[in-house]
Amino acid sequence: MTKASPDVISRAGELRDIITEHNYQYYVLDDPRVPDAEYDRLFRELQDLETQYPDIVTPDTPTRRVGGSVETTFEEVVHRIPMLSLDNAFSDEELRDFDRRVKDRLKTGDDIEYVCEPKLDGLAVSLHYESGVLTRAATRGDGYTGEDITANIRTIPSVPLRLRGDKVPELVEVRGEVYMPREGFEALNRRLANKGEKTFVNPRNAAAGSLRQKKPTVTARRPLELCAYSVALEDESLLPATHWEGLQQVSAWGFRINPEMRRATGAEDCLQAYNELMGKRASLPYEIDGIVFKVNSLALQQQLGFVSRAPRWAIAQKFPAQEELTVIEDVEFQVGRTGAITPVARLKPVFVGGVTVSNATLHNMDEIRRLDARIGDTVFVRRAGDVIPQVVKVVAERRPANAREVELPDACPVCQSDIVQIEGEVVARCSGGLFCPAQRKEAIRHYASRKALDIEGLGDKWIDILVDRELVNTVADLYLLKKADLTGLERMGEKSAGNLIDAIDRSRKPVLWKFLYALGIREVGEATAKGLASYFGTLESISEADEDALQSVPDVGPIVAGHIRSFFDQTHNQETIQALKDAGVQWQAEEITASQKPLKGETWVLTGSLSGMTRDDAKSKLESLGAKVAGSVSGKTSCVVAGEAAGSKLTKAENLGVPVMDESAFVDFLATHGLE
Ligand SMILES: NC(=O)c1ccc[n+]([C@@H]2O[C@H](COP(=O)([O-])OP(=O)(O)OC[C@H]3O[C@@H](n4cnc5c(N)ncnc54)[C@H](O)[C@@H]3O)[C@@H](O)[C@H]2O)c1
Ligand SMILES: [Zn+2]
Repeated sequence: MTKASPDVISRAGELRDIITEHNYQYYVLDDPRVPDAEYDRLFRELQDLETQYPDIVTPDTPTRRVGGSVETTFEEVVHRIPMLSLDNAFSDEELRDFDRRVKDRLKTGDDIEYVCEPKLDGLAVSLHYESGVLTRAATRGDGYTGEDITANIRTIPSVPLRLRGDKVPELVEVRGEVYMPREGFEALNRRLANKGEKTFVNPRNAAAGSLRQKKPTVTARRPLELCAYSVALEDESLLPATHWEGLQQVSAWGFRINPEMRRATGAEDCLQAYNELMGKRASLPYEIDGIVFKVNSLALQQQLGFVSRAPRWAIAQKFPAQEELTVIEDVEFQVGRTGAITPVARLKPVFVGGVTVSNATLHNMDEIRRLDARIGDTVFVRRAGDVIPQVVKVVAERRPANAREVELPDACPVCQSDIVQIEGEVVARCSGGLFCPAQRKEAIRHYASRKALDIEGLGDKWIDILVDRELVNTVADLYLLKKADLTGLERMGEKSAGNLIDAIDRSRKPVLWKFLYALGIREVGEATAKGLASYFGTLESISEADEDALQSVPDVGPIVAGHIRSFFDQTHNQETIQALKDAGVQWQAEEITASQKPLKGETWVLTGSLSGMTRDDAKSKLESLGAKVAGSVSGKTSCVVAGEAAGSKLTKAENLGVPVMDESAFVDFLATHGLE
């Protein structure tokens, strides 16, 4: 046996200290300082040293103990049968080695039957039933002594408080994993983040933190579930012959068992089960970090026995880690199609969740402050399933002296317009909505939409083609398109090109509110646009109004006023509006100022169908003249416009002596007010 050098002895001592500290952070505080993958590497390094130099093993080495410990918050519970950990295999070869060791020990050449179970990423609990009634629940703790968490366990709906069936043995112990499904975990973290509280790094820590609460009422509000994975009976003669049958028994008593469990014979079959489960990993509603293989025969399990930390009859083969450590090398800002500015961390490339990751979203500035993430920081990156990679935690102890704070830039990285963050809003935005290339397609789509300028035929497909070919950069360019520009594009025929040009042409004379709405100013919907148009009368006065003046309009509060102001403050947006004017776009209510509204104070009613315009058109024209448009006729009605097939409203108007206009009279009336 080679003797350990002083270097080896000191490295082993250092590893023991580091691992012991990580155990404390992880098991007691539920707040790990390093991702599992890093922990596993340290653990493996120590294990390898101890295998190579058995004389350096100390009685308290963490490789020979179950990691957890017991907190004074809870009563202690001594486990009748120790709750051990599991050995790990990190490769196919290590799994084959395990299978070989099992066969050697059992002195058999026959293939062994295993039960393959997903390794749910939560925490182990032991549940005791006396005469079928749940009497005590405990955590694993250090494997020999756990914590009494009975009150908390009772709040989990999938834990049976009473076992089903009438032939339940007197004393039953069921073990299983308490875990938090993905969806519940994400919702919990969103809730905590909204309150500015610390979030959980992953579902495992969320489950552990939720279960080990002083107040069961807190646990009750956390979305926890239990899956059972083993059973022990005081009277062992009542046990079935195999672990698999034990699971069926547990299921019959009313426990949830994992539907992905299956049996496999021999190492190669196990490896196939590993690959199959791996393929399903991302689509499962909960997280698993590997697969557990257990010798199925309980007699063989007994023969194999235990070592200090884990049974010899089981092993966990790990899946690729979903969390790793890396460094934020820089933070850049991206502009979304609605102008939202998203900070993105440029990372030192790291292999995580099965791929190399070099970018991770930081969502927004609030999130950066909540994480206290700086450029140069070492961080946990998490990539679970198909979800985009995220920075979930900063390792504060590893912050270098020259770490830099992240600052929101003043100007949009794409179009240089001002970036604004309205007070009370989380998201910062580029204010060059009409101009910004990042927002181009969205701006055109909105402008042409049915409720805005209603340009028939200008759908997403066309917008993509026109923008990608740089035929249209801003909405103003639409009006410069010629039929010849379009024919020949993507099988566009003469006729449809002509139709599109005509539709664009027809949109040249919108009413003011529709035009205002079409500009796509944030939070300015139809109703707000109508309110602004009728209050101010002209686009000039709206674009010049200060935030106070804007807030005189019903439904316009400080946030909306802020968005309107920052929109019109952008020269780029003003230039685009000017370009629209130059291209011949004329918004109709421009000449009608508030004092000139001829129908102010009047209530009109529309009935029957008009042949030359839609009901909505007629309504907005009347509104632009100051009238209110009502749905029913009364003595106070000023005038009824009766189209084809007008019914009871017309009769009622006639009975009440309310003035009535037919369509042609109405069209003439509008024309006298400059409305076509
Ligand atoms: N990041 C850190 O600082 C840190 C610290 C300590 C431990 N850890 C992580 O914990 C692991 C070691 O932890 P461990 O000893 O708690 O256990 P383990 O996770 O390696 O394996 C044992 C546990 O697996 C769970 N399990 C899930 N499904 C199971 C099934 N079907 N059958 C049996 N058990 C099942 C049980 O909770 C059981 O206690 C390390 O690999 C590491 O990844 C991380
Ligand atoms: Zn921009």
